Amino acid sequence: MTIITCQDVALQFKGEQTPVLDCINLQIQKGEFVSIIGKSGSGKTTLLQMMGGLLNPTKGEIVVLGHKINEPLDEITYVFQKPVLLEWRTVLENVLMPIELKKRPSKADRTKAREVLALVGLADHITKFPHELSGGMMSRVTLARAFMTEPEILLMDEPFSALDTMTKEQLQLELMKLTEQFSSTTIFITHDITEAAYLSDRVVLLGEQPAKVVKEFQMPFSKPRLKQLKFDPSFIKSVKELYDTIEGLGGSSS
Ligand SMILES: Nc1ncnc2c1ncn2[C@@H]1O[C@H](COP(=O)(O)OP(=O)(O)OP(=O)(O)O)[C@@H](O)[C@H]1O
Repeated sequence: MTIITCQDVALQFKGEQTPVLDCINLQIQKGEFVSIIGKSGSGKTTLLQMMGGLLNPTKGEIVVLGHKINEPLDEITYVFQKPVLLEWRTVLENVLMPIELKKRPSKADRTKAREVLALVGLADHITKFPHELSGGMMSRVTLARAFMTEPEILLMDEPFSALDTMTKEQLQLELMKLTEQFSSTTIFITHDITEAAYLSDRVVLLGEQPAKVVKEFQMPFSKPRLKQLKFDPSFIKSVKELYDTIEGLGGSSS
């Protein structure tokens, strides 16, 4: 079942001579994990913002869950590069925020928050405040908060780019576990080609400005995926194919 459709989508910012994105056609299926890669400035964030209803296309249309999108929907949750946490609230209270925006959290909501925090390895840290957390722990809180509302669609803009390799690998595993558990459809922006190949069912490559979808790569590895997959020759071959295609465009993805 198609959840997001981009139909001949273009975006030109006011006052600019050329569009950032032009003629983007893309269909995303329910439960799919899709990464978007492309050179810096190719328009990845712009595309994500349009899918989230934060920006309107100047041409074409984006249909999300059967409706032409022109404003944010409750079914969509954003995760940004920088963890945005409220300093005066504990880990548990930060995770309860999306519920509190709608209603007074029930006992069941608190239990669920504890469960989601346990899934990201923070069971012993729920009473800490953000200033008592490492960068990786803050990212874990952000992940837990994103899944509190069991998002139908998760839009993630380079959520792990500031983390060290070990922490990033752990969070990738946790994210895969959470997206499977909650059957979320995920669109993930990254500059890390290996990360894109590892997490995704499909990797979408944007080209030069005005950017189009240059190529789509299916990642034919069964899930759940183990860390060891990254050393598998067939996985390494897929990553190399991605690198070679980006090189062929005349630049790296970052
Ligand atoms: N509000 C805006 N007004 C004018 N131009 C903008 C605006 N926002 C973004 N741009 C331009 O649009 C282009 C695409 O930006 P965008 O942030 O979508 O790229 P990106 O691929 O996500 O980049 P990066 O990988 O560096 O994060 C860039 O050239 C940027 O300067």
